Amino acid sequence: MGSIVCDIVRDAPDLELAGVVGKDSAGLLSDGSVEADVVVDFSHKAMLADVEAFVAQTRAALVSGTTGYDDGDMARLQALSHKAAVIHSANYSIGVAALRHLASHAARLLEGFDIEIVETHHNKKADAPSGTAKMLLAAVDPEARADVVHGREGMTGARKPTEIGIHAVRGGTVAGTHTVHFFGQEEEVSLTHRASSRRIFAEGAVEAARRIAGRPAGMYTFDDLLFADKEGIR
Ligand SMILES: NC(=O)C1=CN([C@@H]2O[C@H](COP(=O)(O)OP(=O)(O)OC[C@H]3O[C@@H](n4cnc5c(N)ncnc54)[C@H](OP(=O)(O)O)[C@@H]3O)[C@@H](O)[C@H]2O)C=CC1
Ligand SMILES: O=C(O)C1=N[C@H](C(=O)O)C[C@H](O)C1
Repeated sequence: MGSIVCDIVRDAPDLELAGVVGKDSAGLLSDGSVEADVVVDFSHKAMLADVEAFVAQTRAALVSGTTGYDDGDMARLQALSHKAAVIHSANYSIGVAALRHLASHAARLLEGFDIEIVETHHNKKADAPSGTAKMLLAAVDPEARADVVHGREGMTGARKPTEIGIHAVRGGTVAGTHTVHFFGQEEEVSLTHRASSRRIFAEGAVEAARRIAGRPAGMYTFDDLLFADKEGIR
């Protein structure tokens, strides 16, 4: 993802690539050799401390796309947002931004339907389930009432109506497919987003960088930046 973001920034006349940091060059973040208005982070939770320190020190805005964060990591981003403008989204495609709203709406309309979320990704993906699957879970179960089930090995007895299943499939070069199934009595509604390339995520993150640059400290959402002109969405 980092390389694709760099390619997009290099080709954009309105943007300048201030520096590139990987696992072996994280020190660049603390030695003052990078000056930036915005940091775009697609890395690993192991990099969070370095990113956090850089943003806290420089007050650069942060566009974070890294997944696999736990509640403690998210709380650290929240705290960081008191010092700088921060956005974290598990998915920077406009299609998934829309899917989140559609799934939330469907869950409210299809009360009593069994919900299962299936995500499919390439064989190099390091975390499971995907951050997007977790985001879709929050959209269909905002009060976190469901019993979340990851796979059903060893299960005895029928599926409980209170369950939501989340299933991760890995293979090949799949850029990212997410389906939210709603199963009713003799009918099914399923909502699918299929990414044909990873570039869509990078394009979305760069657009988020453009829109968050120069904003006051605070926690922003992709909806805030993307759908600000769409009434009733946020
Ligand atoms: N929000 C979104 O829209 C999207 C989010 N993602 C998320 O972005 C993150 C990166 O994905 P992707 O680019 O495919 O991953 P890669 O494995 O290709 O790249 C990971 C990057 O993180 C760096 N890194 C730093 N510390 C570690 C560590 N301890 N272990 C592994 N890597 C480390 C690597 O550095 P080095 O180069 O030095 O090895 C590398 O630059 C993932 O969390 C993924 O889920 C992915 C796509 C879209
Ligand atoms: O690792 C990936 O590739 C992706 N990760 C994100 C996630 O975990 O949801 C977004 C996208 O699906 C691609």
